[in-house]
Amino acid sequence: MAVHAITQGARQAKSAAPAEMPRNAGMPLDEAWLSGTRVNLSAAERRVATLPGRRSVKKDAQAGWLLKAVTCIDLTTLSGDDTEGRVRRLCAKAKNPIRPDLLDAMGMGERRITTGAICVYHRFVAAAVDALKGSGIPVAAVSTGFPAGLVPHDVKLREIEASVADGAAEIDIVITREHVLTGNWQALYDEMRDFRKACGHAHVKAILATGDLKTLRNVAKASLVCMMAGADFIKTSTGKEGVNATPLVTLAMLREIRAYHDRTGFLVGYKPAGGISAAKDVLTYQFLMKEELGRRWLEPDLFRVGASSLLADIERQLEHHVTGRYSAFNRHAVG
Ligand SMILES: O=C[C@H](O)COP(=O)(O)O
Repeated sequence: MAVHAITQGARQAKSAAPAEMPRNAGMPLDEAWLSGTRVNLSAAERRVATLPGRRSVKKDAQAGWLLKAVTCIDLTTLSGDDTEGRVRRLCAKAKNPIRPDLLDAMGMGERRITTGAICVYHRFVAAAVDALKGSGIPVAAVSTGFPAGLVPHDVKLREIEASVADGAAEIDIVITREHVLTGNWQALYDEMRDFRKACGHAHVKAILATGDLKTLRNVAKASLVCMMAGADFIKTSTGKEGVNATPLVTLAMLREIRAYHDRTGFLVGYKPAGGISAAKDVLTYQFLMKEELGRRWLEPDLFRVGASSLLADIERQLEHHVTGRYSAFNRHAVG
């Protein structure tokens, strides 16, 4: 097995990554920029439709991309029946996401591969922080009345503060969809500004719930407003909308990240989430990141995938790569 290709794949963007990246400081709401924001739907659809035919990676290179993807997963559990025990098991998986024998066979046994983060409700933040002590894996908390975001504004701010106090290093907020649907960009900007301030040193991911926003133009504008208000990441979905992450919505959001970077110099991260459970799907998102934004955006500080079951399929694909056989999903249940 060409270990070199795998390690190269897994590290591919590392060399380009600067040691320290300034956080997006935001900027005043720019209404003129917003009103000029458009999405050419048919061009976007064509661009996304041609991707699978044009882009594919095989064998060692694919294994490298998939290992890289593992380091970008926000390993998530967001169910009403979550328990501390389930969260602790998930944390154990985050620390050792791929079976050691598979990593050894790929020449990656010496590398410390972990997921990008764990993502849980506030109630489990303290337990997750405790379970991940010493691992360097951050805990992300969904917040602000996730998933609908319809609790009072001051309650949202208190929720953020409580999760940060419990040790969350990342906060995934949900925006008020009504602000987008009524074109009240000032209200969206103000709420996002408050969220960012309440997060303090914790990084904030703005969940747009794109499946609720009706048009790609709304998605593009909401992306821009959240970045202007200081979002560190923009994220597609809670996983609870009828339609969650898609390549089309991704393209619209990545184009706004690019425009924002061109104009301000700030690098904002991207997190597709919801319904991403197949290894081939995460490759599509990685290809889009690389083609639209460049290799720097393949690193976990700028790319995360919110997923509760993706890891199981990646581990299965890697097992097939190593052994030539597929195992049953129930052998990878936690992922
Ligand atoms: O933010 C992450 C999502 O809630 C995960 O969604 P999923 O369970 O469909 O993978």
